[in-house]
Amino acid sequence: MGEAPAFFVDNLQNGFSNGFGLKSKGFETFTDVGDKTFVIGGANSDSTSSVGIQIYDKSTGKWVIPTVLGTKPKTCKGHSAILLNEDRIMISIRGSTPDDCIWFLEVDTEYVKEQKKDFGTEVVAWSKGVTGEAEKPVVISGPSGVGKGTLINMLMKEFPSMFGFSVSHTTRAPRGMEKNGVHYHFTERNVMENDIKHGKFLEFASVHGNLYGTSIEAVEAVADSGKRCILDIDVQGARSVRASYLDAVFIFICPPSMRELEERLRARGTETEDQILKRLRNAEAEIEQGESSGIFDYILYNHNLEECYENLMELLGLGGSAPIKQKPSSKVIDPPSNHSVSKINNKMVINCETKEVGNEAKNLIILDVSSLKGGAPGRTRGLNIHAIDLFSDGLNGIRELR
Ligand SMILES: Nc1nc2c(ncn2[C@@H]2O[C@H](COP(=O)(O)OP(=O)(O)O)[C@@H](O)[C@H]2O)c(=O)[nH]1
Ligand SMILES: Nc1ncnc2c1ncn2[C@@H]1O[C@H](COP(=O)(O)OP(=O)(O)O)[C@@H](O)[C@H]1O
Repeated sequence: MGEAPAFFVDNLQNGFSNGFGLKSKGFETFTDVGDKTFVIGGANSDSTSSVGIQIYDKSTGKWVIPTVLGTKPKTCKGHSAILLNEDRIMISIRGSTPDDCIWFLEVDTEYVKEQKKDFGTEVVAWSKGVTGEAEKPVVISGPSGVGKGTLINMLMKEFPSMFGFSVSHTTRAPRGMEKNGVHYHFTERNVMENDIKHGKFLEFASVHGNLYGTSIEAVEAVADSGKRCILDIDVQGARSVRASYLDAVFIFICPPSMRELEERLRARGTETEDQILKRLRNAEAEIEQGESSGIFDYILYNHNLEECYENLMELLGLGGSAPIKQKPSSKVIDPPSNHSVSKINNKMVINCETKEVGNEAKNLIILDVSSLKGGAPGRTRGLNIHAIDLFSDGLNGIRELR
């Protein structure tokens, strides 16, 4: 297969074909949105970091380096870019892995507009495109020792293909059996604070003297695996998630009494006396807020564990015979190095040509973007993808990818 051309140019307008003063390292695309030209790739990226972004403001004649938010695609061997709905640029990455090839750079969405106000700079935000939709995440809160972890473990054990746990970050030290990356991402405070500053967290809170937080990536990764995400977070965190973009179900677990709560905490034997007392002091305020704040959709009393678990399953639609969940296909597209993108109404057509001796095949990938959901700071979901194989003798067949 021949070498891909150095870069593709979309919407290139007068005066930009040369003399735009950009030091090129190749692989740039140029996309006009109003008075601005978004230059993606090349000059602003070094070979190890992510794809760079620069903006040329035609009204001032100046270049601007924007604040870039969201999880970015890795450096790639080239990409194609096309403007979508005047507020985001769809990027297809050449020679990428199947689940990593469609990305959106949001340049004027509501989220970006809000962030521009906060940062006082130009802002763009990356969002990875994925097929299918995610089920509503489940937020579980309750005082320390009430049984949240126990209930979540039971659920995950019984329905391993249905639920996935959002692995939080924390600055607290691991307990004996806890594994980094499984129970928590155990993190240094300064690292976590820096990531919070850069918008990587859905929520965070100081709980019992330590910093805890849910990264956007933690929740999205569970949804990507086709599972329903479960978050075990405190009441402050639940309040933040309520106020965020994430549409979730909120459940508060209540102990039968403070005395019983204390007994459970002591019997668990994972905290020092000081830590137990601190948790018990915090528990009173948490229970008060859990019962009255309006954050929670449901309150479950964990008196008898089996009964509480039954009730939890009922709430999650798993009462009686649980539905068999089919894992959605994670198949996405895999455009080859030399592809081009064009737009027809709500459909993006990715044209992938393969030229082999005696066989010239044309493969069109159609991306229906009419039902997109979500977006930065999380994933852009709801991509609908079809592939059409056209051979030299005409239409050969249509493959449904999902
Ligand atoms: N806001 C927030 N709270 C969290 C997060 N992860 C855990 N927590 C809460 O932090 C508190 C302490 O958790 P942990 O140290 O595991 O102790 P435990 O609740 O006694 O098992 C609990 O109320 C958790 O729900 C998070 O990502 N965000
Ligand atoms: N309904 C219950 N009755 C008695 N003990 C319970 C019950 N639910 C949980 N426990 C126990 O209480 C302790 C605290 O539960 P855990 O799940 O660690 O709480 P949390 O995650 O809310 O801090 C554990 O030892 C657990 O086995």
